[in-house]
Amino acid sequence: MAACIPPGSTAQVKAIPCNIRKEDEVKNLMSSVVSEFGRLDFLVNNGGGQFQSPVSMLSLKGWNAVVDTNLNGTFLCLREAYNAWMAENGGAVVNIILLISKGRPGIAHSAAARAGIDNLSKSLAVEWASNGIRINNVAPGSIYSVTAAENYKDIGDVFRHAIPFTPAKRNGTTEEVSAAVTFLLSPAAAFITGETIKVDGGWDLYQVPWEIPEHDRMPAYNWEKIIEEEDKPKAKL
Ligand SMILES: CCC/C=C/C(=O)SCCNC(=O)CCNC(=O)[C@H](O)C(C)(C)COP(=O)([O-])OP(=O)([O-])OC[C@H]1O[C@@H](n2cnc3c(N)ncnc32)[C@H](O)[C@@H]1OP(=O)([O-])[O-]
Ligand SMILES: NC(=O)C1=CN([C@@H]2O[C@H](COP(=O)(O)OP(=O)(O)OC[C@H]3O[C@@H](n4cnc5c(N)ncnc54)[C@H](OP(=O)(O)O)[C@@H]3O)[C@@H](O)[C@H]2O)C=CC1
Repeated sequence: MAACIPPGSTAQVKAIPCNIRKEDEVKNLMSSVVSEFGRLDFLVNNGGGQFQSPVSMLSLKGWNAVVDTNLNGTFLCLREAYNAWMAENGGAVVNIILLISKGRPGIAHSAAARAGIDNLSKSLAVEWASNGIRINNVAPGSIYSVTAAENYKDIGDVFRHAIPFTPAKRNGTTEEVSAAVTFLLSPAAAFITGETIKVDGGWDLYQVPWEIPEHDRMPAYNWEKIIEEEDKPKAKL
């Protein structure tokens, strides 16, 4: 990032290691920003992720790891940014979530955690309005990056797989997500709070990429058949 700063700019980049699952590290991150830079105007909760697994195969430990990272980590960052600076001085927050309007079979743990963030944002948009804090979400579709692809390399090319489900017929770019984040943080979004912007090339309006095997396990409601079954003589011991 430092290499992207144009010559002559006063912008600075400083990396402070922080595991957002660890309360003391999150407290340290927010207080260090305020002591180092004198303010904390914006928070982008971008850290997160998941592994693919059907729910039936998920261990509690795996479920907890994903909920802890995505939902609890976001909660800790929000609360500590509020306590360290934003309660007194206001600010703008963007949480990165997932497309969740149709559920997310295959990554249901992460979708449940992100739905929690979506709802948390709505609560805080009201709870923290009088502190001058706006809070919104960005829900990316399939966005290719080398680091994201690295996480999924063992299960095939999920980013190529997503293209037929995306009306734009391509993956999004990280810059296209950043553009939405920057807009929401900027004064141009001064009257927007508690909202989610999808950056998905139309994916959410289209199909769910989950194949349902042919089956006859959901028969139609049939009252007569139920009565017939109930009228049959019951076995006697
Ligand atoms: C179309 C594309 C859409 C893309 C969307 C994106 O988000 S792109 C973003 C791309 N970037 C990312 O998605 C970031 C990915 N990574 C992460 O964010 C974290 O690694 C994590 C939150 C998934 C897990 O947190 P952690 O690593 O600290 O976890 P831990 O070490 O504490 O393990 C706890 C338990 O979790 C389980 N388990 C863990 N991994 C797997 C697995 N691969 N497989 C199966 N299971 C797995 C396992 O049960 C394990 O217990 P065990 O069996 O070891 O006793
Ligand atoms: N790419 C996509 O298609 C989509 C991405 N998203 C979401 O966008 C966000 C960015 O993902 P993306 O850039 O694509 O993928 P990356 O895997 O490159 O980024 C994930 C980031 O989360 C950080 N992270 C994970 N766990 C923690 C933790 N406990 N504490 C601090 N940081 C953590 C990682 O840090 P480190 O590198 O140090 O491990 C990494 O920088 C994620 O929340 C992701 O789920 C949502 C929908 C689609």
